[in-house]
Amino acid sequence: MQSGTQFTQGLRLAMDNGPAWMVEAVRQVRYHVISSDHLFSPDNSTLLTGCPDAPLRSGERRLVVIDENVDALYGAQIREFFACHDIEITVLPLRADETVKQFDAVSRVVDAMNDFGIDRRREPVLAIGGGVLTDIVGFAASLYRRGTPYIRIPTTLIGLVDAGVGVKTGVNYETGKNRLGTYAAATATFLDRSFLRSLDLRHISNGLAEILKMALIRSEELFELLERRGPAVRADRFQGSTGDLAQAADAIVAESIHLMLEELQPNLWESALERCVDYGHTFSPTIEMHALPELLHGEAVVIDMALTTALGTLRGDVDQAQADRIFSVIHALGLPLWNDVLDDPSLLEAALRDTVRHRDGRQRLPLPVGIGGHRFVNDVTGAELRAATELLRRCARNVAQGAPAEVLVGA
Ligand SMILES: NC(=O)c1ccc[n+]([C@@H]2O[C@H](COP(=O)([O-])OP(=O)(O)OC[C@H]3O[C@@H](n4cnc5c(N)ncnc54)[C@H](O)[C@@H]3O)[C@@H](O)[C@H]2O)c1
Ligand SMILES: O=C(CO)[C@@H](O)[C@H](O)[C@H](O)[C@H](O)COP(=O)(O)O
Ligand SMILES: [Zn+2]
Repeated sequence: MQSGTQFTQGLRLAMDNGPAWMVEAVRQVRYHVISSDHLFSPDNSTLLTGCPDAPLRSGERRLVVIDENVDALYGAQIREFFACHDIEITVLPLRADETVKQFDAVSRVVDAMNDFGIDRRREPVLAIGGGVLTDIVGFAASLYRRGTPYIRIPTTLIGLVDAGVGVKTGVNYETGKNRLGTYAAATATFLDRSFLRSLDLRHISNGLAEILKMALIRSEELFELLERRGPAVRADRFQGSTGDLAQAADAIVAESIHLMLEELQPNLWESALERCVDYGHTFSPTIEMHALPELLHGEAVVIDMALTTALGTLRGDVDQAQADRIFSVIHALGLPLWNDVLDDPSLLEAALRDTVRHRDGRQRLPLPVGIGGHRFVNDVTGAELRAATELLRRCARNVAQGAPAEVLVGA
């Protein structure tokens, strides 16, 4: 036999220089995303029986980690719900905003799991809050005993349409956005839009940014729906106050989640790094962390999308009328087109370098093609970024003055 030659007998490899084995396995994963409004009404049984993989029976107990602001608003109702169903809960209220999305917060959840003496399989931790809270709890649960089940109940729009439906967990580390994290599916996510009634409009817009992301890269229909009904649905906080608003809110949320899950399911562990759902997330991680706490996550994402729309326009992939529509929808949804961090071209170039490290040596930059399409490029230069920034600067100024963006390339 030649040196290094191998043959397999199941696990065992026969090598000329000693025994060796190769292990190969595929991990099956299944999780549920279930909508039900007013989850904590005493007569709503969705949390108890709605998920076949996570039944909750009277006499059982649960650890509940809840965003402290959500606790202040809904804690009494939540405690009453569990008491009414004879479920004993231990509650950890946690401050959860981007500035404290750090490993310390994960430690606090781990401490609570340990003190609770959580059962490895049968006592999923309940995470109730926005994307920050669910990312922290998901991370802690994925670490404890190398994986303890958890359930998400998102209370923000970003949580409902994005952070609550994928498998990524994580916290920021130093200047790195979500630099520490794991892939860990929650057994179930329960979507209750009624939580959005207490969310301020800035955070509704913040969630609309991620919905707009899905529209720009995947669906012209969703974009048109946002264009026609987005501002009214935003003002109504997705509460469906009239039949028409309810229909629009239902369609926007359901379509956005559906498109997201269509993208995630075949590539759940991100073995392929060309991900169109990374649109808006090339420059934004650096922009968001640099501007922290000035910009919310979705605001940083939308500035990235505005910049890359300008880039797409310069490349001829997005025509000027399409760019005009995109910029005016961003504005109409209460989102920014510009932030002064863009004044520093070296920041964008640093962001691109970091993205290249994150995407295994290539830019793999999703760029819009028209409205609803995309392609990946690897050849964006610093000069091109500067030209796109100048184009965006002019358009953003026009839009801020109430005028059309007037995306005149070469003007
Ligand atoms: N895991 C993922 O796939 C994924 C996807 C998208 C975003 N994210 C992460 O999500 C985070 C952003 O999430 P977010 O926008 O939900 O922010 P957030 O969790 O900070 O919540 C926003 C604010 O709203 C408050 N709040 C929450 N629910 C409320 C309610 N119903 N009424 C009133 N106030 C309420 C919170 O206390 C907080 O102050 C970012 O860190 C981002 O990285 C993760
Ligand atoms: O922001 C997030 C996840 O934090 C999502 O909106 C988004 O779809 C993607 O997961 C992002 O592209 C982020 O990916 P990554 O930089 O955390 O690897
Ligand atoms: Zn995002």
